[in-house]
Amino acid sequence: MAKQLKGIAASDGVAIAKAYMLVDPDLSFDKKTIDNPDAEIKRLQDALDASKAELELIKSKAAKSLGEEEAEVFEAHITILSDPELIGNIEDKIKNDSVNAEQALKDVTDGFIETFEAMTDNQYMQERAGDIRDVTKRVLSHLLGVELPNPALIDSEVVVVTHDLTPSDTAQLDRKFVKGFITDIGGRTSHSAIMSRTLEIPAIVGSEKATTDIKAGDTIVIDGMHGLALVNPDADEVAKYQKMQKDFLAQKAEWEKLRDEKTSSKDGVHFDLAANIGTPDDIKGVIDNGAEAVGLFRSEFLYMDSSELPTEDDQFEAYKQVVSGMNGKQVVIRTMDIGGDKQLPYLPLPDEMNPFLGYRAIRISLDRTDLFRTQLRALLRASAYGKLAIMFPMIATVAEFKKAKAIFEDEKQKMVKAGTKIGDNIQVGMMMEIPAAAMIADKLAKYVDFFSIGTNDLIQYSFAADRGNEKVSYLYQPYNPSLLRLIKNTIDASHKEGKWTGMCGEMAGDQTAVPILMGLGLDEFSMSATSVLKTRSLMKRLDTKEMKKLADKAVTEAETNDDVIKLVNDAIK
Ligand SMILES: C=C(OP(=O)(O)O)C(=O)O
Ligand SMILES: [Mg+2]
Repeated sequence: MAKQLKGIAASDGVAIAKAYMLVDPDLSFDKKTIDNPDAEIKRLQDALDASKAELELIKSKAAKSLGEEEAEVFEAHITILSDPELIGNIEDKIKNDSVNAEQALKDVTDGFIETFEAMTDNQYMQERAGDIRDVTKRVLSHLLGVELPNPALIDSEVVVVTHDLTPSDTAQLDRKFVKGFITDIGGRTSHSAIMSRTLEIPAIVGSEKATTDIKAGDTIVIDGMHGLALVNPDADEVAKYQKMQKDFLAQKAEWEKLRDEKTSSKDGVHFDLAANIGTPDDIKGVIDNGAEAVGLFRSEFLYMDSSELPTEDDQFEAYKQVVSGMNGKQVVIRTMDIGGDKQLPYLPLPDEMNPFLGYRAIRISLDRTDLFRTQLRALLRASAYGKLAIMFPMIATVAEFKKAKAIFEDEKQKMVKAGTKIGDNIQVGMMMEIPAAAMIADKLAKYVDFFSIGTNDLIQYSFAADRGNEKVSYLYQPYNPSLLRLIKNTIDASHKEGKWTGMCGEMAGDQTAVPILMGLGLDEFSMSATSVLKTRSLMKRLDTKEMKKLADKAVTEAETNDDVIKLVNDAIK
């Protein structure tokens, strides 16, 4: 039997392929005194040439598979490698100090990095510091004769094995070759897991020891449904998982038949089934999967994908593409939710002890109203092209919502006055993701047009358990009655005021949660596009009156998360 690794099931599907280790190698070295500087300079030149050749190759591959823009960063690296000042300084150091090329390279590049990083008000130079750091790593790897992982050069089917994947790493994976991935850290609602679902790559996160227990070239099975990986499976195991893969694809084909159907329960009650997106390009997946709306566009990805603050026009183009791409179906765009695990290289945030509890999301927008107003103007302009709704992330108090809404109204009035065309009825709502806000949902409901419950954060804040930390992932308890009560409170409060409530946290597509949420009267379910059709299929089988009874029991009788799982299993099987 093969060695098994257990982790958190992050994205459905089965993958069987060779392991690709996306792990930084050991680049440590000793400082040495040398007696032949010419030979040392020759070593340096060879390493520089090899690095350049490698970067040229990566650049052309990246341009083909990921696009010209993604490839630009490699061009910047090639330019650095040809910089006479930098190279001259390293050569001088070898000659004057009689040190090995590794040491000279490090001393000189450290100096540049330090100088550039000190220019805190010069975004361009700060980014160059990051580029020099990357280039130094590459040259060092050639000097030391060790291989750096180059994901852009992957040209056969692989399972990527890595400690963690940032959203931008994930975006660089070429779906043609990357069949699955497994990480050491992360939780089901960490952003790498969410991205893996959007990209439809079977994935396991938080396995704790993938990078230590797996070696390059091992054959890996990823069972994304159960969070299980097999290392070097035997023939029987491979056959078993090939069958599971076939069954999964057959099931998917069955669900696909529901693509053009409206979503309704067995007793004919309609629910809006929407999808979450991170970039305008994700709209294709939304339409292919038959979603009826976009329930969450995480606009911060627009900021994260850029090397500088996107201008009003850049943003307008992106929002317009999404709004018009949905052909009159509703699109809910959330204003920038930066902070926590989402950072912008060009907008350095203060170092904080608890970034998830710190300066983030609407807190930044209400402080940096210049950024907020730019975004609101871009949104208002895009509203003319379809049915746009806007929501604010991380609202904790009535005062915050009122302040944000007032700024929105101010920008709107200015546009109306200037004669700019905007949409007729732009709804303005808020994310419900902070327990304090969920407790006063009745007060907030008077001011909002809608709530969208962000369970990823609502759960982490309710249970005081970091959503990205696998060590506390047992506290990700979406069915716990405590959480269900906050959800019920929110839905009921909105309905009392004649407003609607959606959910855009991962729980909305969770097949155990869906029956309860239907019973609680949730109006809109927004999830990874790839979960839409299976959810439509499930809803079709369920009767809302029965689900209401189930939800009542879950909220009032159950004591634990497990109690509720049992209630659901008994009710729908
Ligand atoms: C949808 C949510 O927002 P994000 O995952 O981007 O924090 C949430 O918190 O549930
Ligand atoms: Mg959130």
